[in-house]
Amino acid sequence: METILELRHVTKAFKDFALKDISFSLKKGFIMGFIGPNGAGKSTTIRCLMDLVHPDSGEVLLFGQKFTGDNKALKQKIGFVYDQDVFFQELTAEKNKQIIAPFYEQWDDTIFYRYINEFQVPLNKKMKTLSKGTKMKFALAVALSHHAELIIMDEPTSGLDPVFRRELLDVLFDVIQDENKAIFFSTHITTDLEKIADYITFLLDGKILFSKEREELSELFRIVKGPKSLSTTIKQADTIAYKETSLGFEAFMPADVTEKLAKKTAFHIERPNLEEIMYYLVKSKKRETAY
Ligand SMILES: Nc1ncnc2c1ncn2[C@@H]1O[C@H](COP(=O)(O)OP(=O)(O)OP(=O)(O)O)[C@@H](O)[C@H]1O
Repeated sequence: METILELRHVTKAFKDFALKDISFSLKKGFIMGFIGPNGAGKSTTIRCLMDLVHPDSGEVLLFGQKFTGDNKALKQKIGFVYDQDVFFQELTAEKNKQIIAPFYEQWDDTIFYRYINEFQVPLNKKMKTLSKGTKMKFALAVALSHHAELIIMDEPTSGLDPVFRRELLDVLFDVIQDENKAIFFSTHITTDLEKIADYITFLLDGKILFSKEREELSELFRIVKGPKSLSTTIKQADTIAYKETSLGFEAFMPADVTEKLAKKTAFHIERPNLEEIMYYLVKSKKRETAY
């Protein structure tokens, strides 16, 4: 399968923050979720992807091409949902659409109005009067209405109620049935990713800790629980994060280390979900370690 999006050793330094050696890629036909705590650098990475922020070094390739001075043709193929208001607030949603549509050679009104009806966006109202969630729905309808091959979204599900979030995931799932497309989006809602993401990329302090298949991730880590009497054994092992609770301890560990320990002692072992993986890696003393 063809690579549709790739970052190679991208760095970008601001006064108090830097993206450090960011490399990952996404192939056609797949959905990648981009996660990390507040301030990890997700929006900055997405801005590098869209040529809104220029990396200090490294390369961004979309559809195998680097950005040039004129990126119009490249951007035709991308449906982009921003994390902030980009529409004309004093104009109605319909008027906004009339202004945006001509920029896209493959704009498709039939698809647009289908999504607008499905998402129940009132087109006759001024943008500034729409709720945050409704604005997001409008932005999604726009991004999905010009036959984009790559959909890039910065926290598209923030501000959406759980019912619509689920509907959106269904829409994304339908979109990805076309194997020529790919979807990349950042989110804090890890359960959404557990439903639809093929790959998860995790950013912490401007560094990639992992970019892996979701299935593969569930094989990497374990949570080990036990009474205080067993804590010495665990502390001596290669834990990623460790905490004591009122009942005993909880340790977050590489799965292979856990397997060896379990042969000697009967610990309670669990597979962490994505939220737990994120929590323990952020809490870890080894925050720099990539997996
Ligand atoms: N233009 C800029 N100049 C200086 N610093 C910036 C600039 N843009 C972003 N930053 C800083 O980069 C850091 C990462 O911000 P970014 O918005 O990329 O994080 P994020 O992972 O998207 O966070 P969140 O989940 O809260 O949206 C922050 O500390 C932010 O203040």
